[in-house]
Amino acid sequence: MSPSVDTQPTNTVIVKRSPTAPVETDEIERLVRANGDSVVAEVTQVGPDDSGTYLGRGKLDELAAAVEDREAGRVVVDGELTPDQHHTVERAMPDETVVVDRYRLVLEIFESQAGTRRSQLQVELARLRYDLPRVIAAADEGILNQQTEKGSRIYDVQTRIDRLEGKLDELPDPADQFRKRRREEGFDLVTLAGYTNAGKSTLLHRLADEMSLEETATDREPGSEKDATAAVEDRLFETLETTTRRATLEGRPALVTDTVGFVDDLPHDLVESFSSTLSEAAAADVVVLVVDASDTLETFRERLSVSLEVLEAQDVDEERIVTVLNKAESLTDDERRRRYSTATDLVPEAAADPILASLLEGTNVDALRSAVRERFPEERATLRLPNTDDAMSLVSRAYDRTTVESIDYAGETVEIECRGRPSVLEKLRARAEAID
Ligand SMILES: Nc1nc2c(ncn2[C@@H]2O[C@H](COP(=O)(O)OP(=O)(O)OP(=O)(O)O)[C@@H](O)[C@H]2O)c(=O)[nH]1
Ligand SMILES: [Mg+2]
Repeated sequence: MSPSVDTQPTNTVIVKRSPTAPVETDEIERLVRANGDSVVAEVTQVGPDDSGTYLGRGKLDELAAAVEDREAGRVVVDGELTPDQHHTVERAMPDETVVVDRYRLVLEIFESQAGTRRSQLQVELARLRYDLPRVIAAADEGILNQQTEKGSRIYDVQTRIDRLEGKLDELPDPADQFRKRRREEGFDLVTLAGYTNAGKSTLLHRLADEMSLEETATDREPGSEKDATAAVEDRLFETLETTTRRATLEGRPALVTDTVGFVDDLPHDLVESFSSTLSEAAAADVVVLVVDASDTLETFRERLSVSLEVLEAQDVDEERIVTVLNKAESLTDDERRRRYSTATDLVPEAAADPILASLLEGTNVDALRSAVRERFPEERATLRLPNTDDAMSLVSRAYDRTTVESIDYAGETVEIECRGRPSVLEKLRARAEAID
């Protein structure tokens, strides 16, 4: 499972069919590049399905000619091919041409970027689950019964799936332990969610405290070649493992977790396999949903709705959602107004008002910080302590973990008014009582 950075990019021809014009190929191109390959030609088609050959005979010939002409090794179809269609398209291409569909491509990207044992097992599991129905569909019906017996391909795949599920159950989820510990220490947890390329990692860098890089056990090794290229290129899935950084939001110590981006038509099993990234959202105090506002209005609307549905499916409370409409600097005033009103219609009433921002330029990041900060669970407390050296460590703890509104040294006692996480205040109160 070595990353594709070691190998030469493969010349790839993109195929896309769409019922209506125009046929958009930007995203599939980015996916191909994210997989380390280069796009040398595009073959597009506007029109209804041709179920047998996917593209229709004439178009298949055109595709074969493009592959030949550009010396391409791969064909990537932006859609899902049935096993039969896959076979037909591949047979129509020059020898040795590999044909993959969108699902398979996404699986490959995940596979090449999975950095930890856990995520490697997760991707392998997703791939086997994806392959199993195809192996079954491709098997001759007459021998299907035998195929499910020991020693057959179907039996092997199924056995491997069972074994991987068992292994994954046994592996502890490092993110789980991390969360639990941080909560106990009094941090507010923020999760960044949204489509890939929306700007989540850019936001993470904006919010993170400098010099306080706290990373989860699942972080990618720093300084790897992948890291270097990811920084300069407009790549998808730059973030495959979740990454957590410390941030201070108007005085509150928080941990911000970046997550794997959503992609349209992600194989369902893959989403499930990576549900740890979504469960980050469910466990967070606030979820910041980052949406690329520079997409066409239609794509923007569609992606915002899908994202909100995903969060809802994860039982994220509406009040905990803050939506950022990113890349606003690249829009005209009119386009901005439209994105904003579309978003206002879509986001739940209880959620924060959408925030137009440019995370790249840093515009409106303060408004975003406030919106997040407002949603942290909070109570007020008054702590009274004896004015002794012993009590001073508690005072500094209050400064660390809460927003201190006032502190009054009145002779024998110190009185602190503060706001903070209910659990933090509870602990401080208990300690204050213990000093008395
Ligand atoms: N024009 C513009 N580009 C931006 C802005 N914010 C981020 N970008 C660019 O959008 C691209 C994707 O940003 P990332 O922060 O890597 O996106 P992501 O959501 O983390 O993507 P994945 O990790 O792939 O899920 C990068 O090229 C950023 O420089 C912005 O405000 N304006
Ligand atoms: Mg990212």
